[in-house]
Amino acid sequence: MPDVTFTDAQLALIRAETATYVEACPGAGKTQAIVQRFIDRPLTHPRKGIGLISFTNAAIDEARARCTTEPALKEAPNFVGTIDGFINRFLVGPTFLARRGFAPRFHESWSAVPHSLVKVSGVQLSASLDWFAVRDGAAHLSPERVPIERRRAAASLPSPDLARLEGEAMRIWNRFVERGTLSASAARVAMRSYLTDPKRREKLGALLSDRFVEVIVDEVQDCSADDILVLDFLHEFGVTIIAVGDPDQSIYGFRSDAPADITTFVSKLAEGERLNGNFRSSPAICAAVDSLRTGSERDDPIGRHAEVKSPVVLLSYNRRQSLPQLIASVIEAHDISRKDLIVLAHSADHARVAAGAPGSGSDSTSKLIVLARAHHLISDPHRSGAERVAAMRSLERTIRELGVSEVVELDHPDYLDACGLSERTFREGCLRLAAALPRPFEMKPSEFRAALAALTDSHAQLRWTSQPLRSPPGDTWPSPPAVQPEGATSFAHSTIHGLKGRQSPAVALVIPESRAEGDGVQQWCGGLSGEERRVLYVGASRAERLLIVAAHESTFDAVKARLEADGVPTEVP
Ligand SMILES: Nc1ncnc2c1ncn2[C@@H]1O[C@H](COP(=O)(O)OP(=O)(O)OP(=O)(O)O)[C@@H](O)[C@H]1O
Repeated sequence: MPDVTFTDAQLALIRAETATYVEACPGAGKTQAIVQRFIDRPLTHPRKGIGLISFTNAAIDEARARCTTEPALKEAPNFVGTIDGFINRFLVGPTFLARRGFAPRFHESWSAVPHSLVKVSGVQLSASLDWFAVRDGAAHLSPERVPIERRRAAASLPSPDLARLEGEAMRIWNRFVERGTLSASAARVAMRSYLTDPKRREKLGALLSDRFVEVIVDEVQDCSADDILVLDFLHEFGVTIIAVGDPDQSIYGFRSDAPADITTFVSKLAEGERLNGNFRSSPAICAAVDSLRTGSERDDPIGRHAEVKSPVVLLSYNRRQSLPQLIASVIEAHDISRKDLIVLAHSADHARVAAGAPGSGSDSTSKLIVLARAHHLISDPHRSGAERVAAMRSLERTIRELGVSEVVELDHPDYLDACGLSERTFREGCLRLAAALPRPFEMKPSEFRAALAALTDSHAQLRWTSQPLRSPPGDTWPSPPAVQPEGATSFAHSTIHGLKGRQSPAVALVIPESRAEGDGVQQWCGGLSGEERRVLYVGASRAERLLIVAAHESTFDAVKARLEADGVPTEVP
C-alpha cells in the first residue's frame, strides 16, 4: 500500500466507536480508510469477527492484498467480500440447507446457468431470466434490465405475449430454485422470505450478532432495497455498521425493481464528517466532476496531482472508429504514455470500438453462432482474460444445452455424475473441444457445423450432439466480429461500471449519440439528476491527470457549453 498520512476526517472514520455513516467525494480515500479500519479492528473483540462488504472489487482486492502479511485477517470469523457473498454464506445458504436438507448452488446471474433462456412458441422475443424481477410469486419483465438494443422489442410485446413470457419465466425460475440452483436475485427473493418470518429472523439475528461485532460497507449508495434490508437487520441485532458512500456515484439502480431508501437507513447511524478532499484528480478534472455532480458540493484537489495544469480535452466525433487516432494525438501532445490511458463508455462495445479493438459481432442466441463467437473470442489474443473466460463459460453452457436426451435436463452435479466427469475434467473437455475447432469466421456456417459434427470423441465424453445446430439463413454469418489488423494495438478499455472504485492516469470518456427519450447529457445540461448523468460522473472521476471527453457530434456543443459555463478549463485540439 502507498505510504499515506491519513487526514483527521479519515482518522475519525478509521477510529469511530459507534455505528457511523460518512459521505465523501470521489477519490477521497474512502476505500483506503475503511481497509485501514478493517486491518486495525479485529482486536476489538476477542471472539467475534469484522465484515468488509463492497460492491466493487477495489476494496476487496485492496483488503485481501493487505491481508497477505496477516492472512488470519481474512479468515473466519472475519469476512471480506461482496454483499451477494455475504447473503449467500450467512443467510440463504444455511437456511436453505436447514429447510431442504441440501446446500444450494449460487450463480452470479442466470446467464451462466444452462436452459435459463425463456422462450415461448409464437412469441417473438426470447428473454434472459435475468431480465425478470420476482415479487410475491410472480415474474415481471423489467425493461431496465433488458439490453438497450432489445429494449424496444421488449416494450412492444403485446400484453398476452408478455403474460405468457412472464408465466414461463416464473415456471423456469421455480424449477431451478426447487432444485437448489439460485442466481443472486433468486437468493434475494429467498432471503426476503426468510427475514419476514419472525422466528427465523430472530434465530438468524442471534447467530449473526454472535459472529460479527461490526460490518463495514463500502459504496453504500449502491445498495438495493434488499441489501438495505440486510444492513437494517444487522443494525437491529446490534452489529455495528460503518457505511461510506457517495450518493452521486449510485449507478446500479437499474438492477433493482424497487428503489432503495438509503437515506432512511443511514439516518439511523451517526453522521461523520464529509470527506471533501480529492486525493486522485487534477484541479480541471475535479472541476469537471463538480459540474457533473447534481448537488452543490465542491471537490478540493489535495493529492499528488493538485498542481497538474492540463485542461479537460474535448473531442467531437461522428464515427467511434475515428476515435483511436484522435485520442492517440491528444495523449502524445500531453505526454501521456499509451499504457496510462483507458477508454471508458457506458456500453462495452462502444468502449471497445473507441479504443481501436474489434467489436463482438452478432448478439444472436442461435447456438451455432454462440459457439462460433465463443471460439473466436477464446482464440483471439487481443481479448482480455475476463472476456476469454466469459466466452469459455458461454461455450460450456451451450455444450450442456446440446446434451443428449438422457442428460440434457439434468442439473449440473447429476450431469457430471452421469458422464463420470468432475468439474475440472468437464472444463478441460470443453477447452479441448475449443482447441480442436477451425476458425469459424473463415468458413461458411455449414462448414463450421460439419466440423462440430465430426468431433465424435467430444460427443462421447461430454455427451452432446451437434444435431440441433442450424446454419443461419443464406449460410452466411450475421455481422461476424471484426478482426484486429496485424500489428495494430488498441487502448485499454472498459465499461464505466467496470472501473468503479478504481482509477487511471488518463481517461477518455466516450459520450454516445443523443437519444430522443433522454440521456445523461440532457440530464446534466438540463440540471436534472439521473442515473445516466451519475454514470458520466463516475467515469470522469476515475481520471488522475488527464480527462478526455469524447462526445458524439450530436451532444458535443451542449457538453462544451456546460463545462465552460461551470468554469471548467477546457481545450479543443
Ligand atoms: N491520506 C491520503 N494521502 C494520500 N493519498 C491518499 C490518501 N487517502 C487516499 N489516497 C489516495 O487517493 C486515491 C483514491 O483513494 P480511494 O480509492 O481510497 O478513494 P475513494 O474515496 O474510495 O474513491 P472513489 O469513491 O472515487 O472510488 C488512491 O490513489 C489513494 O492511495
